[in-house]
Amino acid sequence: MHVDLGGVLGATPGVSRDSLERLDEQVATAHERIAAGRDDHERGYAALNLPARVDLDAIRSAVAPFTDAEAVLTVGIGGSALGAATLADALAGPDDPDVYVLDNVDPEHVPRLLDSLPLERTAVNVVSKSGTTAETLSNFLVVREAMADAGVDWTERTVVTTGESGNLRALADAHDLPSLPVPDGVPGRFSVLSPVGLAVAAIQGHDLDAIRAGAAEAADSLSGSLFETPAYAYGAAAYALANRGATTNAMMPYAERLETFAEWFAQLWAESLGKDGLGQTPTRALGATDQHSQLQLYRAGPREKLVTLLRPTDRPACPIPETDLEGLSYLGGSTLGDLLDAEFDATGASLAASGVPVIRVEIDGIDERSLGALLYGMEAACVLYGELAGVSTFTQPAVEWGKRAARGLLGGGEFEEAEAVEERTSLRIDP
Ligand SMILES: O=P(O)(O)OC[C@H]1O[C@H](O)[C@H](O)[C@@H](O)[C@@H]1O
Repeated sequence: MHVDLGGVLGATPGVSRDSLERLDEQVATAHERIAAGRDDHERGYAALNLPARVDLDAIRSAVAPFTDAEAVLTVGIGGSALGAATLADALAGPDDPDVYVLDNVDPEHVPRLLDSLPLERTAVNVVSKSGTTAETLSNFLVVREAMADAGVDWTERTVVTTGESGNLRALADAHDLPSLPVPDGVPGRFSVLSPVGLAVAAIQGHDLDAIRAGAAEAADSLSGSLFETPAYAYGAAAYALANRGATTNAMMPYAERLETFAEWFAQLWAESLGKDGLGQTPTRALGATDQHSQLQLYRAGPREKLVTLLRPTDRPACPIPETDLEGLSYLGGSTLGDLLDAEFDATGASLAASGVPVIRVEIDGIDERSLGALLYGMEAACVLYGELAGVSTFTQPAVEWGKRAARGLLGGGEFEEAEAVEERTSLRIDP
C-alpha cells in the first residue's frame, strides 16, 4: 500500500509538512503502545498479529467438503460479513462459485434469494463471533429450514465460524459441523484476516498464503514514523484532518472490485473511531461513476471532507476501439484502464484546485497479496488514529445499546433500552 499525502498539504482544512513532523512524535508514542499491545496479545491489538497466527491449513480443511460448491452463502452481519464479501468481490474469478451474503433480515429479500439458489450445491458459511446476533441466527434458522424443505441435509452443507461459546458453537458441536474459531481478542471488524474473512476465499480457491504474505509485509513495515509507514501516514493524516474540520472521509476506489472494500472500511472507521463526540464519518463512493454524482458536493460543498482516492496501479488491458467519429478519436488507441487512471488523476487535481484535502492510496493490483496488505494497512491506520484520538478503538457500546433494545422488544429479556423505544417522541404527519 502506497500513500501520497501531497494533496493534504495546501488544502483547507489541510495539514502542513511542519504539522506532520510534530505529529510524528505522537505517532512514535502511539506505535510503542501498539507494539506493546501486539506483544501482549491484548484485546484489539491482537488483530495486528493475525497474519502470523492464523492456521491456514485448518481453514482449508474445514472448507474441503465445499470446494465443488456452485454457490457460497455467507450468513453474518457487520464484521462477520463485510471482510468475506470484500475478499470475494475483489478476487472473484470466472470459474469461482457465486458468492452471496445474507447480512440483513429483509423478509422480501431472504426468501427470494433462497429460492434462487441451488441449495443442494450451496455451501452455507455461518459466521458470528458472539454466536448470539439476532439477525444472523434468525437468518440461519430460515436457511436451515429452506434446505430441509428442499430435501437437503443442511448439516452436510454448513461450515460455522464462531467464538468459543454461544449458541452457534453449541449448534456446531451438537451437529458435528466443521467449524473454525474467531481468534481471541479480535473484534469482528478487525477479523478479515482470520477464518471470518478467509473461509470464503478458501472455498473459492484463492491463495490464502499470498493474502497472509501481503498482510505480513504491511505488518513488517510498521515503524515509529509516519514518514516510513504508509498505514500510519494514512491514519495520522486522517486524524489531523478530522481535528481541523474534515469530519467526513469519502472512500473512493477507482475499481469496481473494490466497491465492497469501501463498505468494509466504513464499518472499521465508524465503529472504531466514533466515540466521545469524536470520529470521522466514512462515506462510500466509486470512481469514475460517482464523479458524475457525488463530486460536485465534494468539490463545492461544505468544507468538512477528506477524499481518499484508491486505485490499483496494475489493471488488465481493455483497448478502446478506434473510431472515425472525429469528436471521439482521442479515445481510440487507449484503454479503459488509461481512461480510469486519467479520471483518477483529474479528480485528484480538481479537488486539489479547490483546496479539498485528498489522500491517494495505491495498491499494486487487485490480487491476494495486495488485498492482504491493504486490509492490514487500513486496520493499522485505524488503530493508530484511535491511539492519537485517545478513544476506545475496540469497543462499540452504542451498537450494543441498539442490540439490547431490539432484543427487549422481541421479548428476549428485560432491557431498559427497550423502554426508551416505547417512550419515543412522535410528531407524525398523516395524509
Ligand atoms: O460476529 P457477531 O458477534 O455476530 O457480531 C456482528 C456484528 O455485531 C455488531 O453489530 C457489532 O457492532 C459488529 O462489530 C459486529 O461485527
